[in-house]
Amino acid sequence: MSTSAHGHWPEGYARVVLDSVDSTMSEAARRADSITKPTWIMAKTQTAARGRRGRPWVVPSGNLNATLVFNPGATPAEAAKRSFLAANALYQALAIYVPAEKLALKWPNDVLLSGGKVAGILLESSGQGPFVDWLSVGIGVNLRHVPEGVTEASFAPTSLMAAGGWEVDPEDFLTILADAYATQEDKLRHFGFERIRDDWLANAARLGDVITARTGTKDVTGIFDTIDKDGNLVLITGTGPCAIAAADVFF
Ligand SMILES: O=C(O)CCCC[C@@H]1SC[C@@H]2NC(=O)N[C@@H]21
Repeated sequence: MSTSAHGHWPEGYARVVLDSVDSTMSEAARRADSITKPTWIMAKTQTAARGRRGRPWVVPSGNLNATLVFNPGATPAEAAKRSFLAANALYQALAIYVPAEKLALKWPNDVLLSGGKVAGILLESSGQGPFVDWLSVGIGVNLRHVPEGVTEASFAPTSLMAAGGWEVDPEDFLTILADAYATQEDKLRHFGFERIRDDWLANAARLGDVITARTGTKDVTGIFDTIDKDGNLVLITGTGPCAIAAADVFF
């Protein structure tokens, strides 16, 4: 166990810190079959980082790049719920450095700070059978720098520093995040997804407001009512409730 200014490294989790790698997601995939415990892989820089929907992820130095790889013993649908655990953990970790009122969780898996995107989460998994063989939870946090050249125009990126937070060492932040994430896994095990969902909803951006979800094929606009037991976004539209499994959300 190691300590940092805040938090301690969680028991049962391993940590690997690399200077540079193509992507911590790729490194996780390469190591997945040989790990003996859930492992956080952090890299100071990435040369080919990826975001959701095949977008590139821009990585200025001083930001956090990390992937947790483990076998969740879960179906793909259960494994996918880990994005909400990661978002809750990120919220708690960031709230140490900025007032919590400035933070909000945007479905499905972004963290907003003063309305800008401060962190993103990317899930990848592998497996042919009913259960995934491994799951990777990739997390990028703009600690020090706002990435340039980001084209996802609806939520301009921001950083902890730009929004008035403290300067944070990425390794210290990872310790806090890993500890918060381990607590989320404990909550899932003891209380089920219902409790994770409640925590996520308590900090959700624009709950009760009219929002638009852009799926691959259409835009759905409605009142953001809740997320359901599977993590789907539920919008109340003119024709009734509509559950959406995958989309980009616009306010
Ligand atoms: O599109 C998003 O919002 C998700 C971004 C996820 C970026 C992180 S950085 C660490 C890990 N390695 C990658 O290549 N991507 C994820």
